Amino acid sequence: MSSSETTTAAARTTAGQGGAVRIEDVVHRYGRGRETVTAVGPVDLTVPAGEFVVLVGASGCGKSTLLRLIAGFEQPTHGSVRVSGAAPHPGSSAGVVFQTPRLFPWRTVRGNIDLALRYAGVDRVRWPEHRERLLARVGLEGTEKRRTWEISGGQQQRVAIARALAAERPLLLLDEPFAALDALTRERLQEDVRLVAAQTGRTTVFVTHSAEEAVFLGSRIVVLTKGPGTVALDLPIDLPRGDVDAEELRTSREFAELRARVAHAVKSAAAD
Ligand SMILES: Nc1ncnc2c1ncn2[C@@H]1O[C@H](COP(=O)(O)OP(=O)(O)OP(=O)(O)O)[C@@H](O)[C@H]1O
Repeated sequence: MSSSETTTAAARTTAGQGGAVRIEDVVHRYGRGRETVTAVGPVDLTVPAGEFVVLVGASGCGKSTLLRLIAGFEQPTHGSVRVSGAAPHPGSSAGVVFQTPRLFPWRTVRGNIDLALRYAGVDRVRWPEHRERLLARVGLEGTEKRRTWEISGGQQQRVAIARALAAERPLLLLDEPFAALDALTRERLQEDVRLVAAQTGRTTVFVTHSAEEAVFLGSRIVVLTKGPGTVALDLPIDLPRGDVDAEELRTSREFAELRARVAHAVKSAAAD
């Protein structure tokens, strides 16, 4: 079987297990009375299982709020959010990766991954096999015994991604996970996340400011208006997925056209 066939088969298998997101008429407000801030809405958005959606928009337009609603960290003020057909439950409906890795600094790489496996309810005898697979998946072989301060920022973020994958939830949520990294590390991690999502078939929602990152990663891009965020543009991205030559993709004319289109939409949505 070719790698793209394997990818598609894996995608189908996991897609069948759920991870679909349904957001119906959602509005979210913070605070009360005169202090109220309407952060999001109204938003309607359906993300079918296996899709990679990137939410893009200017600072403060409500991207993180929307992600927090999907994760179940916040309850919508109005409307409903469903993950795999049920109300999302914080910590168990999705694997989540934040802008900063949020690792346990006194633990080793191995300790951080093992903790995630324990929370995921994986039988202890199977931890080594799971750990090895996860570390290989994010390119961290051989770092098991290192403390988190002994590895780079990019490697720390890889540990955070491995931890989010450990739970084997069909939904993966990432909130600007590469914003603090240098350009080269960022590109490498984008390539890894793109491949991991394709290979595992996980439904993915990724938040970013960057049109370039959005076009590279997404099978669909949703641009939000300035706050309160509503959907300004919902654009399918038909670039090849799976095991592709990233450099070729990034330098293609199609890629450049899509990046320009998304950048323009983000700018107009922020100005309206
Ligand atoms: N806990 C909170 N309490 C009050 N207001 C909040 C809270 N969290 C976010 N907000 C407000 O809600 C709006 C949307 O914030 P949110 O963080 O979702 O936007 P964002 O698009 O992710 O921004 P950024 O790209 O800068 O991270 C902003 O006006 C923000 O100030």
